[in-house]
Amino acid sequence: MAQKSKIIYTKIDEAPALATYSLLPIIKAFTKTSGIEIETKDISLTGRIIANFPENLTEEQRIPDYLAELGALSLTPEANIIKLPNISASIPQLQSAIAELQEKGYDIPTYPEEAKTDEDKALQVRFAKVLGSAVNPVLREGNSDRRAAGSVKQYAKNNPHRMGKWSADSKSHVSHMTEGDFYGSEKSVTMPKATNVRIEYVDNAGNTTVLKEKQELLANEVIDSSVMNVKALRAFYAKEIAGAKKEGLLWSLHLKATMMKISDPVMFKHAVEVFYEEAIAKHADTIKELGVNFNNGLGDLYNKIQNLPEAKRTEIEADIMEVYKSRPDIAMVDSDKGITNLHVPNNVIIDASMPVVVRDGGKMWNSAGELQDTKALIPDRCYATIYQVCFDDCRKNGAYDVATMGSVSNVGLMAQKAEEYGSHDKTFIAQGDGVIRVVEFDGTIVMEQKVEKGDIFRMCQVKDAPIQDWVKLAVNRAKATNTPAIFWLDKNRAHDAQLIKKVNTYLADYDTSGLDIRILTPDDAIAFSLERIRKGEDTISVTGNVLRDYLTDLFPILELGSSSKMLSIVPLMNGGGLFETGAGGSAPKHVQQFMTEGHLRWDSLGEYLALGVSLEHLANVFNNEKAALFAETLDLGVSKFLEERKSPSRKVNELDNRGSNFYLAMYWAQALAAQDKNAELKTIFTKVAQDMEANEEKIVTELNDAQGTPMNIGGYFMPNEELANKAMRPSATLNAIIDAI
Ligand SMILES: NC(=O)C1=CN([C@@H]2O[C@H](COP(=O)(O)OP(=O)(O)OC[C@H]3O[C@@H](n4cnc5c(N)ncnc54)[C@H](OP(=O)(O)O)[C@@H]3O)[C@@H](O)[C@H]2O)C=CC1
Ligand SMILES: O=C(O)CCC(=O)C(=O)O
Ligand SMILES: [Mg+2]
Repeated sequence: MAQKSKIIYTKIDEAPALATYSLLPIIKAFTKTSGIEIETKDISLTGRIIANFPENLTEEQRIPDYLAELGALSLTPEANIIKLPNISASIPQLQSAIAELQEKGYDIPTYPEEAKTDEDKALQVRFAKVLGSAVNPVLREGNSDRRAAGSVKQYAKNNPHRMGKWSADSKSHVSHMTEGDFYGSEKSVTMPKATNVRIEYVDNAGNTTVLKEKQELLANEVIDSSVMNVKALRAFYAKEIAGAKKEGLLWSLHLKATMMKISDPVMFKHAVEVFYEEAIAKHADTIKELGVNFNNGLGDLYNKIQNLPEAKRTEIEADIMEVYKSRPDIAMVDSDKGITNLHVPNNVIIDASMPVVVRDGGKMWNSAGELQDTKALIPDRCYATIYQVCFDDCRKNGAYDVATMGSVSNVGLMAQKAEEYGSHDKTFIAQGDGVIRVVEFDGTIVMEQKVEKGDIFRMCQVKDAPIQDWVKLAVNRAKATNTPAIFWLDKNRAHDAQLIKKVNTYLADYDTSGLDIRILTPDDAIAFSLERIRKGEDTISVTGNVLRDYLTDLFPILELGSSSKMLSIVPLMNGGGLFETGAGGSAPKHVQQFMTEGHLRWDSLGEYLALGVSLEHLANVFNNEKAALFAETLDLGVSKFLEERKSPSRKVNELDNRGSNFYLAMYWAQALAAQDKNAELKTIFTKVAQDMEANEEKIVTELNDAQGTPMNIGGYFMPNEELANKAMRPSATLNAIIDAI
């Protein structure tokens, strides 16, 4: 029974981890009054690294494999997990985290970039478990329901965030390949019965190498394979570099190297190699000797030349700078520091980067620190074109009006590592020319793809039960909201053609009379949704896993200013609940600001909302009245928080995350004090509310006075608990009230 009133709150990284030091003590203090236990599980990047190397560590240093534990929990009806965003680490981030742990006395081996020995290979396999998006696919044992809560949408309408102007003659556009990409090569089949397959490479002489020995497949599972031809990819990059130069546009590249941890770093590498071709060719021998890996971006070259004799290093640096003269302007991540789009693969991540281009009037930052029209490269055609439709709409009709625009929510096919986001262990770089094929255990060839050396092959899967659950969720959302639900599926794409058949079959199981449910191509679906948005009308997007990710940043960033304010629910297929806090990430820029000037602009609204639905879930599933009361009063607290505009400011010495959390606590306490359903809670929280009200000014002063100076929290990836607690709980007055509950 104890298990049933437990909520797991994940310990993660960067800005949300900092915010947790301030918010979690409040949540724990409030809920403990009703026997709801909040337990923390460390699934941060460092926590996961540590969990994978127990034999190297002392008893005190060890951390259990909480991710595996939570993965198992998510398969049970008792699961109630609040999941904050975590780092999906690129190799440079993994290396930095390891270095920090080593400095702190953790005997974690260094990541072997090149696997020269069997030992290196084994280490790479162990690190692969923490690389890239290693958390989300494990916990997401359900499909995704992301939307803006009514009160949050209304708040955004009443307090519109800044939107850049779109000019009718903006030259910004999206560029994609026209052949040789995943889209063009995709093949897809639905397996009639359970079986298992292997993936093998056959060279032109007929020699076979097994790439993956065994992949179990369930009956009715959809599998597909596709190839990115790297010759065509490089030709595309070269053409678009010339095109951007000619048109005076900022060249930018938008990939998802974090989540798509095998394929996209390779696509990133080719971009770096083509963009900096002359400098790289000139120093090819040195680059080889140093073992530079452009999968990690141009930054890897900068890192590895640090130990060269100064003359050589400056020569290489000068040759890189020389490249810019013949190149178009390149989008910058930090123009002051000279960090470009191509420095590291985890800075520009398509889901969050493209919406910001739309929000900023079709522009990105150039090296002079100014906004400039951009040529946005999204090589593969599967999802690139929707952004072009959006650009065209803005060019024609101007920027969206936050005060009046409708909303696009999402029902996403995500469960059980659906589609591309589960393809990492089935993605391979072709070792030569030939074919890569998927072969059944009895030798039947299921699919075959022609490859050239270096091409990226990938196989994806989506199981039937998640598809059925996804269709059900779409129908339920359409019914609950009486809003059109659009399946974004392209009958000309092999995979989507299989899904369309299934969607039509499963839709027939429901009474959909009176509902507007359609299947449209992604381009038509976005055009339809944007037209409605401009009329203030809402639409449900029902999409696969990648579009789930892209659209749940795109629309919230346009509608609410940030996807962190989304309600992000994962109804787990076995009955539990996974409650994600917003749809955004861990905001590394916020940590930089906190470290330099002691102001944390992270908005914890996503956490408040996730806690609300988590409590509601606890209440509904286990008939827990106190949890229901907490959910109800938290909702009132959040509404007041929004009305009173207590979100964090972006500027130092104004209310930041800590002050916002205080106000949320006060409004929540007031709502608990005002209710009459539970006398005991009324008494407890009347006092809390009174103490907070009486000390409001003092608390806010104590919190704001803590700002304005650099912060030392003893680490980036693994802050020192004591220092971080002190930094995030600087009001002795507030702490005394919370700790006394
Ligand atoms: N669910 C998950 O676990 C996810 C994890 N990630 C991970 O997060 C990291 C960063 O990813 P990135 O693509 O930069 O996206 P982020 O969402 O972290 O950041 C983009 C920008 O969004 C704004 N933002 C995000 N969250 C908040 C918030 N709570 N309050 C206020 N503003 C917010 C910030 O804008 P501004 O700077 O203008 O204030 C921020 O710089 C990566 O390591 C990525 O792998 C990414 C997505 C989801
Ligand atoms: O897991 C990741 O790397 C990112 C996930 C993400 O962006 C999302 O779910 O919106
Ligand atoms: Mg995302």
